[in-house]
This record gives sequence, structure tokens and C-alpha cells, in this order.
Amino acid sequence: MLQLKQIYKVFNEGSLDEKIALNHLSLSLEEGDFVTVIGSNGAGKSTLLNVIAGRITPDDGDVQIKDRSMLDVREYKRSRYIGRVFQDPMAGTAPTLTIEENLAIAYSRVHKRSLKPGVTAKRRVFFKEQLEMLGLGLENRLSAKVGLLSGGERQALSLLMATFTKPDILLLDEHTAALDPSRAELITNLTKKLVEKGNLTTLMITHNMQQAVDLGNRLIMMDKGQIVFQAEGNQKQGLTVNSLLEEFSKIKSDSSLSDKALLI
Ligand SMILES: Nc1ncnc2c1ncn2[C@@H]1O[C@H](COP(=O)(O)OP(=O)(O)OP(=O)(O)O)[C@@H](O)[C@H]1O
Repeated sequence: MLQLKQIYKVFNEGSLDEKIALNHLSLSLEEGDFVTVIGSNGAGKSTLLNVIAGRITPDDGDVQIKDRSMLDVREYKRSRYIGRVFQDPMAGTAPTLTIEENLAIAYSRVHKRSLKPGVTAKRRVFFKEQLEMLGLGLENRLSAKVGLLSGGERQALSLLMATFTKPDILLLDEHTAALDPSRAELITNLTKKLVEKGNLTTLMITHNMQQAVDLGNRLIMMDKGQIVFQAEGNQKQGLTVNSLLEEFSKIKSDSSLSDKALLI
């Protein structure tokens, strides 16, 4: 479904600030793979997601979705294939528009050939059904402005908007990190439910080791723009936070990383 081939990205090349963010990184995801991505600050995790989404162009390598290179596909066009949720609950939705208007925008991004844009009666029924799955009562507040929602409610809506169109790839960029623990748990559980329901191919960055262990069928650990450890299948299921920290300590000796940096 997703293939990253030898992705290389350097920032500020040739200057004192030169930083190799992705160092010939390759990764292949099958349909339905749910990969948790961990690593210290500056390991290249967000750059990786930005390269997939088309926000950053790699200096070398290729990004393929369903065997088609995406390098010539601009970010706004890739959003037809890619759903994304950011750390900031304010980032994924338009605050001055209503819940149903936000959903209509996400819907029309994918169903471009639809003759009737906006909110139709049929679509309203569909939106209500989708919102019911969140279990937050938002299906009864279709005309409420999104700016009035709490951070958790807004992030749940962002997650729904990123998933209900069944994107080929779902990118989650520390999407629970800005929420209080109970709301973070709610969004984590919703993520599990929506990803499983849609069998979505997903990459999720997290600094929460427990979350990285609990979610998904694969895990990758990044350091200095490379994948330094990965687990899948039974090995992934058998991982614990302690075993991850042990793996981490193996790369720590020749790096400036610390447990704290990984666990933030
Ligand atoms: N636009 C940019 N210009 C210059 N350097 C950048 C840019 N974006 C990222 N970098 C650098 O590239 C490296 C990788 O950054 P990236 O944001 O991908 O790391 P990360 O693993 O997501 O870190 P964090 O966990 O702190 O979010 C860092 O050293 C960062 O400072």
C-alpha cells in the first residue's frame, strides 16, 4: 500500500545548521498495517510524515502509494489519499463552520464528482451515523460551531474527518499529546476502533511508550533519520515498555539520547 524507498532529506545543506532529517529510510506497509512510530526529539518522525503527506519534498528517494509515485502529486491533491490528524486539536477543523459543514468539506475532498456540494439531507443522515460512533453526542449538535467544542471533542471530530472517507493512508502525528489523560484515552480508544473498522493503513507517532506497545501490529523506532528497531506480529504483541527501553538503551551508548527524551 505504502512504499518509502531510500528517502533522504537534509535541511540547511552546506551550512553549520545542516541536519540530515531522513537518512536513506525505507519502509513498506501492507494494507491494514498499523505502525506506531517512536524515537527521540529530532529523530525525523514528523519529517517522515511530512514527506508522505507532500508537505516536504525529499532530496532523494520515492514515496509510492498503491505502486504509484507521489512525488509529482502536490500536498492538497494527496489529501484525497491521505488522512491526517495533528497534535493541535485546532489544526484539523474550521472553527467558524458547523460540525456538519466541516464534515461536508472532508466528504467533498474525496467525492469530487458529487453534483451536490455541501450538506444534503442524505448526507446529513450519513454524518449523524458517523458521529454516533464517537459516543460524544455530537450527532445532536450538527449545527454547532466547531470553535465551541472542547479540545477532546474537536480532536475526535478531526479523527472522524480523517478516517470516514477511508483514506489509503492515515497519518497520526502525536494526536493525543495535547489532551488531558482521560481525553487522550478516549481518542486512543476511538483511534483503535476507527482504524480497525476501516482496516486503515496507519502510521502513528507517539511519545507514549504504553500507547506504542498497546496499539497497532507493527512498531518502528527511529534515531537520526533511520529506523533502528522494528517489530511486528508476535514480536510486536510481546513488547513491553521495559523491553522497548532496553532496545532504546542499545542505541543510546553512541548517541546523545536519554530515556527522558524518548518518553516526553
Ligand atoms: N523546516 C526545517 N528546517 C530546518 N530543520 C528542520 C526542519 N524541520 C525539521 N528540521 C530538523 O530535522 C530534524 C528532524 O526533525 P523532526 O521534526 O522530523 O523530528 P521528530 O522526530 O518529529 O522530533 P519531535 O519528537 O521533537 O517532534 C531535527 O533536527 C529538526 O530540527
